[in-house]
Parts: sequence; structure tokens; C-alpha cells
Amino acid sequence: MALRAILGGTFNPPHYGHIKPALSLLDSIGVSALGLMPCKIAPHKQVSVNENHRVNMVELCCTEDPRLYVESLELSLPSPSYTVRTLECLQQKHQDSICFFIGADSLYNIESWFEWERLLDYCHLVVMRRDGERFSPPSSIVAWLDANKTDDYSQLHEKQHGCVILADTPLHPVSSTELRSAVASTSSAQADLLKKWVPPKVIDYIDTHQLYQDLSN
Ligand SMILES: Nc1ncnc2c1ncn2[C@@H]1O[C@H](COP(=O)(O)OP(=O)(O)OP(=O)(O)O)[C@@H](O)[C@H]1O
Ligand SMILES: O=C(O)c1ccc[n+]([C@@H]2O[C@H](COP(=O)([O-])O)[C@@H](O)[C@H]2O)c1
Repeated sequence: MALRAILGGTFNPPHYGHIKPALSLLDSIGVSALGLMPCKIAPHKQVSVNENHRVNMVELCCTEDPRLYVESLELSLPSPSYTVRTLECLQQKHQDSICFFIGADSLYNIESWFEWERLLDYCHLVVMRRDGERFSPPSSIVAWLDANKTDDYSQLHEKQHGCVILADTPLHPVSSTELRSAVASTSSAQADLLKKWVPPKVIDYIDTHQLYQDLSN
């Protein structure tokens, strides 16, 4: 069965910490493209920048690499954007197996996700390092992880769903939160931070639309 790689996110704004570790895994996984899937209403976050801006920034981000595309399905589904429901719809739409990418911080909070125990019925989870030397999940999910994790990427093709890969991705120490602060700041160090982590077209978009000028968004 064909495999589809998807990274869901709020993307407020999108940054290289989203795309670089995920792109670095595509060859190992054996997929040629990565769908960036912006959520409509984030389940666990207050997001004041509207979905159109976030989608436009994700589209601009996709011009950075021909393997990137926007997966817009979640925007057409009822809010909030519960991943288990989205994955169910994605599978019905494409009939592919799905590798759903998340950062380690998302894994550590996964028990708070809507019907989280059903997630692996619809996808494989590919977890990217976010910080720290090694993965350190909360004890409450260790048994679940042990039952499902594998280091063998060929399993992603052999099984339709149900694997968890803790991927040894290079660290990209950045978050959208820091970048929103950097936009709001006037310091040159913060301007450098933006240039380092945000694609130039996304920086131009943020400037043009005066996003993140105050920290309430
Ligand atoms: N620097 C990074 N390295 C690895 N994974 C990341 C990184 N930044 C975000 N991710 C992962 O990408 C997904 C989407 O992230 P999201 O859009 O919430 O970005 P964020 O930087 O965590 O945002 P915020 O700071 O606003 O919470 C999440 O699963 C998150 O864990
Ligand atoms: O389904 C849930 O309850 C759920 C809770 C938190 C996050 N998610 C999804 O996880 C992805 C990353 O979320 P975030 O908040 O880090 O941008 C994004 O696709 C969200 O829709 C999903």
C-alpha cells in the first residue's frame, strides 16, 4: 500500500524546525512528498492569527522544497481539529497508509488528545526529536510505546498502521512562540533569529500583513 507523509500543525508561523527534520526522514521512510496540514481550530491552543494567514504562510513555505505540498483537508472538517477524525477522513479520501509526523513534545502530551488510543488505528506515528539528548516520554505512555514502537522503517510499508518510530532527527531548537516574540521585538538579535528559522517569503508575508506585532497573537 502506498504511504503518505503528513505533518499537522498550527504553523503560526511555519518554520524550518517544522520542515527540515521531517524532510530529512523522507528517504528513510521511502516517500517522496510531505504534506503540511494546517489545523483549522487548534484543539489545545488559543490562536488569534486566522487560518487564511496560516495557510498562506504554509503555501509560501512549500515553495522552499519541491517535496512539500499543502494538505488542506482539515480546513474543511468540523472544528476543533481532532487528529483522529482527520486521519480517518484522510484514509477514506486517499486509501493510503499515513505516516503522521509529530514533534516529541506532542508525543509527551498525546494522552490529552481526543480519543488518542485510536490514533494508531489510522496511521503510523513518526516522532521527531524536539530537545534533549534522548526521548523521555512520561511513564504513563511507556507501555503503549513499547507495544508499538519499532526501529525498522520497512514495517511502515508492511503494516497498514500502528507503528511508532522515534526518529533520530537532527535537533532544530526553535518554536513558533519564540518566532512570534522575535517579530514583536525590535532587537537585531531577534531579527537574526527570524532570518535563521523562517523562510524569506514567510518573513515578507509577516511584514506585509503586520502579523505578530504584539504578543497577544
Ligand atoms: N523545532 C521543531 N523540531 C521538531 N518538531 C517540531 C519543531 N517545531 C514544531 N514541531 C512539531 O511540529 C508540529 C506542529 O508544531 P506547531 O505548529 O505547534 O509549532 P510550534 O513551534 O510547536 O508552535 P508554538 O510555539 O506556537 O506552540 C508539532 O507536532 C510539533 O511538535
Ligand atoms: O486531536 C487532538 O486532540 C489534538 C490535540 C493537540 C494537537 N493535535 C494535532 O497535533 C498537530 C500539532 O499540534 P500543535 O498544537 O502542536 O500545532 C496538529 O495537527 C494538531 O491538530 C491534535
